[in-house]
Amino acid sequence: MSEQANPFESLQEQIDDASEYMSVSDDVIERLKHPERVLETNLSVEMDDGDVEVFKAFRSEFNGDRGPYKGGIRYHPGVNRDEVKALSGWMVYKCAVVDIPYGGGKGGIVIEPDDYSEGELERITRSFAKELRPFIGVDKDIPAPDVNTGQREMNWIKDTYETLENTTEPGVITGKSPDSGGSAGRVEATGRSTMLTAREAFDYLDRDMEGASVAVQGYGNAGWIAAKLIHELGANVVAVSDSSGAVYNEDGFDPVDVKSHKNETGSVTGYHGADEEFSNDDLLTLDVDLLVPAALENAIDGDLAEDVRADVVVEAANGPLTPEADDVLRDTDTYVFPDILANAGGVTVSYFEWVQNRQRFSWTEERVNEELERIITDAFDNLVETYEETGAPNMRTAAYVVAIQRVVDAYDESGNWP
Ligand SMILES: NC(=O)C1=CN([C@@H]2O[C@H](COP(=O)(O)OP(=O)(O)OC[C@H]3O[C@@H](n4cnc5c(N)ncnc54)[C@H](OP(=O)(O)O)[C@@H]3O)[C@@H](O)[C@H]2O)C=CC1
Ligand SMILES: O=C(O)CCC(=O)C(=O)O
Repeated sequence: MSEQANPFESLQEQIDDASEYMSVSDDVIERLKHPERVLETNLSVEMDDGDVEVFKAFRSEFNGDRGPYKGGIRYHPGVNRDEVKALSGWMVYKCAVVDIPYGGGKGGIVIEPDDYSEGELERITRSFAKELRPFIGVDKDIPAPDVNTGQREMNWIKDTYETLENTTEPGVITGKSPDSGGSAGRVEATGRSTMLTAREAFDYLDRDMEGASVAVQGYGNAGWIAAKLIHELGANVVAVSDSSGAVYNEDGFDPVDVKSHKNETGSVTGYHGADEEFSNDDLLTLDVDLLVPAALENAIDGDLAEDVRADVVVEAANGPLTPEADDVLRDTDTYVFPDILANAGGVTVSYFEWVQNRQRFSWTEERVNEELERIITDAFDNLVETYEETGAPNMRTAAYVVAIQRVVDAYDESGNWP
């Protein structure tokens, strides 16, 4: 196993790769490779037993040329400064590739949330919201869910912000529950754009989705919904996994039934419909038509990529492939459809939520899904056109060419260059 890639260096390499297919000067590219600012804070929070525990937390605001900083908040023991910087940078280029009026941000707390009670998590979240208050705002920086956070945490942050500011401003955060101003379709949105990207990719490559074999790594918000919606297209979801391991059935699973099992037991392992159980690395190297990594960064490095046998990879997670893995897969003719398009449904429906909050008017789920489909399919068409016109080596580089150009144009038009 090679040393873990640093996700921030991966982001910078992805930007450099794209710059070779653009006429943008080196100093401009350099500016686009670094966050504008990073908040690092220590949260001192009283635990249920009366002791005080200290948690490190971050918020990176990477680039605001196209609009307010936007991006999720992650709770995970692996959160660190460089990871948050990378995730915030990926948000900039994601929002640009789907052409929604945001920059990029990301935050996180270094914590294993399973080790804490709901009351402790609420106090930790509200403490983070207090630290974030001077930075966030409906036109400044708008957080959202990411790994191990969801509607509950977003509702707490909204409430803390509104209390401190003595206002009602639900658009300060997205991914809330519907009763707190959340949008229909936000919970499903990341999995939905993953499905739409897979559908368009199969169409572009002249492959049949009906009966295609699919493996999905990670069975949280992004992974399980992607599995469900891809199954609804007629594909065969033969393997799924979570942090406990992977389950496999050659004839395919009903993703909803696997989810019920996970809700009951905490894991996909032990599922009654599985023929075999194996490791996550075994899942990632299955001979399938479509592989959907939907867990964390660096799932496939250069070494593991040598064993990947999927024909098409659609990234629901952020940064699941290292740049070395990209190089290997390009040489083996595996098509990789990148995170900054495939998982952009989450932030796109967050944008719809923010628009609805500002209008004080709710859209139907049907309208949300129609608008999302239009944005993702337009972005997909634009991506493959750029891939073909520029001769970029893969879809990721083509996506960065589209996105970087949009950020550069916004900055140029604001008259900021000397
Ligand atoms: N939520 C959103 O709206 C968006 C999420 N994303 C990205 O999608 C990815 C997943 O996020 P999300 O679904 O929200 O997070 P969740 O917390 O809902 O789910 C994460 C899933 O990944 C699994 N997992 C964690 N570590 C591993 C591992 N080493 N091997 C296999 N599975 C693992 C978890 O397992 P277990 O269940 O056992 O804990 C869980 O099933 C992240 O990269 C995130 O940044 C991107 C865009 C938007
Ligand atoms: O919904 C959002 O604003 C951001 C979601 C997110 O964190 C991501 O796309 O990685």
